[in-house]
Amino acid sequence: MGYAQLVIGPAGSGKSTYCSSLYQHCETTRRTIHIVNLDPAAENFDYPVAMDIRELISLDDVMEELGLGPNGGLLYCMEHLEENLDEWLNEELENFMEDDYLVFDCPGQIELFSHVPVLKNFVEHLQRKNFNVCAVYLLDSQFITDVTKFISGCMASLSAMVQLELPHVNILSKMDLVTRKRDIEDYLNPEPQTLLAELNQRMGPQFQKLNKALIELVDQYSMVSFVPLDLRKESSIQYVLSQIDTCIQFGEDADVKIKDFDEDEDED
Ligand SMILES: Nc1nc2c(ncn2[C@@H]2O[C@H](COP(=O)(O)OP(=O)(O)OP(=O)(O)O)[C@@H](O)[C@H]2O)c(=O)[nH]1
Ligand SMILES: [Mg+2]
Repeated sequence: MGYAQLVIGPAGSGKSTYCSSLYQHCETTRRTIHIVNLDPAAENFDYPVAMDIRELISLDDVMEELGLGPNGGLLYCMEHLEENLDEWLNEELENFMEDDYLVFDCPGQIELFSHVPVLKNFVEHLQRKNFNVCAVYLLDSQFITDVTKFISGCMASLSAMVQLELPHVNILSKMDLVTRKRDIEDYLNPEPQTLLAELNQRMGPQFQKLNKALIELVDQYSMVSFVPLDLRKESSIQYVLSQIDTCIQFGEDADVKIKDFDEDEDED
């Protein structure tokens, strides 16, 4: 059984930085993880790249040869990846051990997890290869300073959630930039009723029904829960990682072994 994080979220939300901090954290704690670059447009990396989509296809070539712009070019690259799952991905995965832990640094184009089935098929492929996969959705804390932005962030995350059908951890990134912690705390674990009241206050009276439906939706999908991430603090990275590990049942086998051992001892 392998383990995988699919790191997704809007452009610039901090995915690659998160991957590199996670890598450093795991080095310090003597844990092995492998970071995979799935962004054909990425150029510089702060982490050792264990596997790289750019070895399969280059965005520059695609844009030049097919006359596509950067976003169309990216979608083309990802569709090319989809077509080469059996060949390229299988071959690359052979470089890893059965219980390795992979972290996929994805591109930020929101189309990838709302419009096209590329990532869904990618995930299903990993699952067929016996990987436990978790979606890690990063949202920039700078963008949820009021209730309307918060709801729109939730909707984007929700669209990824229903598309990918994976265990899902929402992360509020760049907490070091938050100067007024109280503004954010209101949104880490907010009361649906409080959100609704705020939303009604912000929007005209004709939206009250819609607001109610939106908040109910967000509440029913248990979306209203974000884990704050402050990359300056090892404890914060550790906490986020432990939440994700729980989702993909990483380390549970080890726990079971310890338990079995204890029980044996009791019997003796
Ligand atoms: N202060 C601060 N800046 C951050 C943090 N994480 C990322 N950034 C900055 O935000 C910008 C975008 O970060 P990236 O990690 O490249 O974001 P990304 O989600 O990988 O972006 P794309 O791959 O283009 O979608 C960079 O300038 C980072 O230095 C953080 O935790 N704190
Ligand atoms: Mg990136």
